[in-house]
Amino acid sequence: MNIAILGLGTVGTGITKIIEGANPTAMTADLHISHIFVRPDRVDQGDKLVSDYNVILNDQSVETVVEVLGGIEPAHTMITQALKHHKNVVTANKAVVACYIEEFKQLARENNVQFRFEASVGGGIPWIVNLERGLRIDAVDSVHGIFNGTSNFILDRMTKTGESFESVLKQAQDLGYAEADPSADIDGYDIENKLCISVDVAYDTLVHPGEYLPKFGIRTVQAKDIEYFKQLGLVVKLMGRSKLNGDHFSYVIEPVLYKAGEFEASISDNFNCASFHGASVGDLGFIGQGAGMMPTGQAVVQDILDINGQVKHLKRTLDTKLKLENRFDKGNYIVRTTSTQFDSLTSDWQVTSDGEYRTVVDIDAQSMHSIMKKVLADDSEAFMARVAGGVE
Ligand SMILES: NC(=O)C1=CN([C@@H]2O[C@H](COP(=O)(O)OP(=O)(O)OC[C@H]3O[C@@H](n4cnc5c(N)ncnc54)[C@H](OP(=O)(O)O)[C@@H]3O)[C@@H](O)[C@H]2O)C=CC1
Ligand SMILES: N[C@@H](CC=O)C(=O)O
Repeated sequence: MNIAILGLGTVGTGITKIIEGANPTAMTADLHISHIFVRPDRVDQGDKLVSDYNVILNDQSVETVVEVLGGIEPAHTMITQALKHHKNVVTANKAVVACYIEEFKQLARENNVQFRFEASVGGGIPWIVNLERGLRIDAVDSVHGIFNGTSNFILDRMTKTGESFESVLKQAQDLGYAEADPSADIDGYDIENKLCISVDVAYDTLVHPGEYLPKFGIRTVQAKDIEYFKQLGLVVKLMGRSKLNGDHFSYVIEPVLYKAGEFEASISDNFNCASFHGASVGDLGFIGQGAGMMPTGQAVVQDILDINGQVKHLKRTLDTKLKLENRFDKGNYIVRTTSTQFDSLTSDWQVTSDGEYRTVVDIDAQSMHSIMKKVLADDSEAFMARVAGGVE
């Protein structure tokens, strides 16, 4: 199979290393990278490098286009053009998949080709493929997990070594884990894209990323917070979770505190864990490196091999109408803030204090997130984390 790769950064390089590496398997030996799309100033760095996309589109021998440029444009246009030119598309780009999954799937159907996006959620974890496998038998009514390698790396290092947020973020960037704009990793936007894609597949619906979806990241976490949680025997993780209940679904991205030694608390480095619940399988979870050149490159190549082996995606119509409802998702939240508004904003709930930390008891996620939006306007350093195991 002839393949064109769009983008030769971290993931693009991982894909070429696997396909062109010294140890091909019987299956990867069948794959051939014929073109790599790069910026014009790089074309003279290798004989496969091109900067004119028409060369790829008009080459009938190119069967599959792999998009690993990142971002929305030109990725969106280039993917649609490839599909319209009857080429399969594989992408690791969750930002563009979360926004345009419906259009891409539709174009793939119309042009009798495949659109695959395994690496867009969970990096190296075979998540989409196993979620779809589960869905062959079970209705899935929840998805949750650690869906961002950079934030997990940051929190894990801060917990284990006491290093500063800035120093560990820099390390995550140097290791190729972070997005081009790392605020996507630390503010929850990257998880938002991944949870949207997971929910789309799991509930056969369409949830678009946007400000209406509650997310609270780890931008404001400080070493003293990690230390305080440690004293309580807790470990903080940035989580995404969604639950389906009839025609409603919950959807929340926020830091969550787990007891040290608990499953989620033990997920280290750049690892992710992604889980779903199905009626007959029960809880099923997957762990692996959620970011990085080789794990992610591997997930992309798995998609290419599935196309080459004519393994099809599960059919999804994405047309189930669901309403977002976070009022039933209740728990206790620990908050650090100097906001003078905090007491009045939380007056409807029981609040306990411990030094500079307050715990808001049995509050729903929707109310807590809207309170924190107001608190942040007053105190931009405020941090909150939910204590795992609340009332739902
Ligand atoms: N890194 C990871 O661990 C993971 C990444 N992903 C996703 O994979 C995608 C790629 O990520 P990653 O490889 O890390 O990103 P990089 O920034 O390392 O690589 C992207 C490459 O594409 C090039 N590029 C971007 N826009 C253009 C353009 N218009 N024309 C030509 N070249 C362009 C960039 O060039 P330049 O540097 O000049 O801008 C860069 O070489 C992203 O969508 C990311 O979210 C998914 C899972 C894990
Ligand atoms: N920046 C992302 C890369 C993989 O999706 C992450 O850290 O998880």
